[in-house]
Amino acid sequence: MDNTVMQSYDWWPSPAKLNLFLHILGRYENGYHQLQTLFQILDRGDELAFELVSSNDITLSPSIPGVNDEDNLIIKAAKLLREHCGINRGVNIFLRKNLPMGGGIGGGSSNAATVLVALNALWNCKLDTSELAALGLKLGADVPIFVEGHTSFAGGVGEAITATELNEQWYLVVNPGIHVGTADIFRESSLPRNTPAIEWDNYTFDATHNDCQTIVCDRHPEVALLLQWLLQFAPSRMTGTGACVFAIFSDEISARRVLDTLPGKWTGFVAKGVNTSPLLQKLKP
Ligand SMILES: C[C@@](CO)(OP(=O)(O)O)[C@H](O)COP(=O)(O)OP(=O)(O)OC[C@H]1O[C@@H](n2ccc(N)nc2=O)[C@H](O)[C@@H]1O
Ligand SMILES: Nc1ncnc2c1ncn2[C@@H]1O[C@H](COP(=O)(O)OP(=O)(O)O)[C@@H](O)[C@H]1O
Repeated sequence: MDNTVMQSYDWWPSPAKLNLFLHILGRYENGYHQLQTLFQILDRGDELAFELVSSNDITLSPSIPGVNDEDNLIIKAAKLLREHCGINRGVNIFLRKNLPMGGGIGGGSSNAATVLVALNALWNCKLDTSELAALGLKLGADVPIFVEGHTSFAGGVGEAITATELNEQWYLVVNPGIHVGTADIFRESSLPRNTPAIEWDNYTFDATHNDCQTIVCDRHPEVALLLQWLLQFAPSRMTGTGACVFAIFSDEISARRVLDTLPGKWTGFVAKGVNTSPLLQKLKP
């Protein structure tokens, strides 16, 4: 794709998230896990653009290497919305993929949410946020939070959302270069599944943890090394089911200073934690 053509598109943000903590309370009969987590939305992410076409085709360019288009959450979300709303049109979708995949920062889920929110507007579907979130849940447990677009506590499988306001903090997010499959971690028999429920009002970072972290560190010593390295500088924790690890700073300069000394084998980025998603900001007139 010609760069000048790409630049002329109206790009929609698809932000990343962090799980500031992740507690596993139990397991439902369908095998899904009952969670408590705090989704922190970040100001950094992927971007998507949409070109409406009169044919019925839904295309994505560029495709994501290693992900078949029919399995791509972007295409799946567009098809789901089109079917749900009885739309007889197609769309060419363009992607700027900036986020590492399978790192626990929600890139795929966020992409799906951005497609639902953007095409709801562009196809004039007129679904409200809760209808869109319910559609999103069919694509993944993390999609509703990105549709709702607020930093939130979540219970259930991740869909029972309570928006919250956190103090603005800066995060250094580091990718150890390892892909951790969410389903693989949840299949582990030694995964702790009995953390007691907490009241959202009682949340502090220090009093919480990530129940997946020990297993991922045991399986992937590189994640343990990364965590140990970051802990020299700031409170740090793995996000989601891994493998990215984040460190928390009160200001951007301190976060960037540590990023500058990051060993070359790892890649990272600095992002601001935001209470309202950049996707929601775009929808505002
Ligand atoms: C646990 C989290 C925390 O953010 O992990 P990350 O994927 O971000 O690392 C997410 O909620 C994941 O959400 P998402 O990645 O959308 O998961 P899904 O596609 O719905 O599920 C992938 C697989 O994970 C397992 N799964 C997922 C969510 C959940 N509450 N219990 C589960 O047991 C199921 O085996 C499911 O087949
Ligand atoms: N648009 C997409 N972006 C990223 N991953 C996708 C997408 N569509 C499908 N996937 C699949 O979902 C998996 C998890 O991706 P991602 O959402 O980035 O990670 P996580 O759930 O760990 O935060 C990927 O490894 C990939 O196989």
